[in-house]
Amino acid sequence: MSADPVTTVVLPTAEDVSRRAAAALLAEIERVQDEGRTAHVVLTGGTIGIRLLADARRLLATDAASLDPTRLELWWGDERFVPRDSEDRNERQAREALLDHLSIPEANTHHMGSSDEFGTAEEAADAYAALLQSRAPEGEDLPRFDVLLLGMGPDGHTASLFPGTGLVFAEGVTTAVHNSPKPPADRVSLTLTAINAAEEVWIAATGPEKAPMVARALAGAAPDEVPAGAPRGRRATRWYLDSASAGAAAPAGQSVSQDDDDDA
Ligand SMILES: O=C1O[C@H](COP(=O)(O)O)[C@@H](O)[C@H](O)[C@H]1O
Repeated sequence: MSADPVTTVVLPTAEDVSRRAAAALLAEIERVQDEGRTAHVVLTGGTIGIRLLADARRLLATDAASLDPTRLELWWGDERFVPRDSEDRNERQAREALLDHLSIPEANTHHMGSSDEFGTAEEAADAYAALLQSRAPEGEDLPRFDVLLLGMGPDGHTASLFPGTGLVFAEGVTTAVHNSPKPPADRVSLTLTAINAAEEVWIAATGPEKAPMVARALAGAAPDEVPAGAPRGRRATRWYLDSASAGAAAPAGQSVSQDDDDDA
């Protein structure tokens, strides 16, 4: 079955993007839980990825949103292979922004391995693949990810799949990453195969420095040149952009929203 077309949501500012994506994420978790299922969400690091978690925390403190933390499982799309308590850890940043403020059972929070837990990024990547499989339906490699969040670097990388490295073609569901052009050098990432198994993939990118790669991603650049252009969710792929990162993008034929309606 082919995925729906890519949807592009363009909002005035990065603050709007963060708030809109946070509200949409909480709404999707609630929808899944209302169906009687446990929601599986894949988190991302990066500026907007962490900011939207802080906005989700603020929304949950109001009556505007609610969720059942016991029926939520959290995963990561990529992680820095450094000590677990390092400020560089996507996990640590996510915990500080949101997770430490929810009563999510520790067994439902699936962090990628750190350098004090594993000798090499390869071992951490293999262990994460095994963990994913242990939570997957019988005979499958991955849980059903309801929403998988991604960011994009100014160089066009997403998760820790960097351009010009061939990592976007990595096999399996996880990969070790070395010599990352953006520090820290050693990382663990989901592969494109794992990313594209998600029901919905949402990519948030804001700021003028991202505009050139957003334009190339949306124009269908080669995956190894602009990895962020490659992900496709099974049901939906949605870009959240501010006007600065959208630049002249939002090409004809794509669904573009510039108003403030919640199209989640
Ligand atoms: O290193 C990383 O960078 C990307 C993008 O980060 P940003 O700060 O430019 O938004 C992020 O998506 C990824 O998770 C992270 O490990």
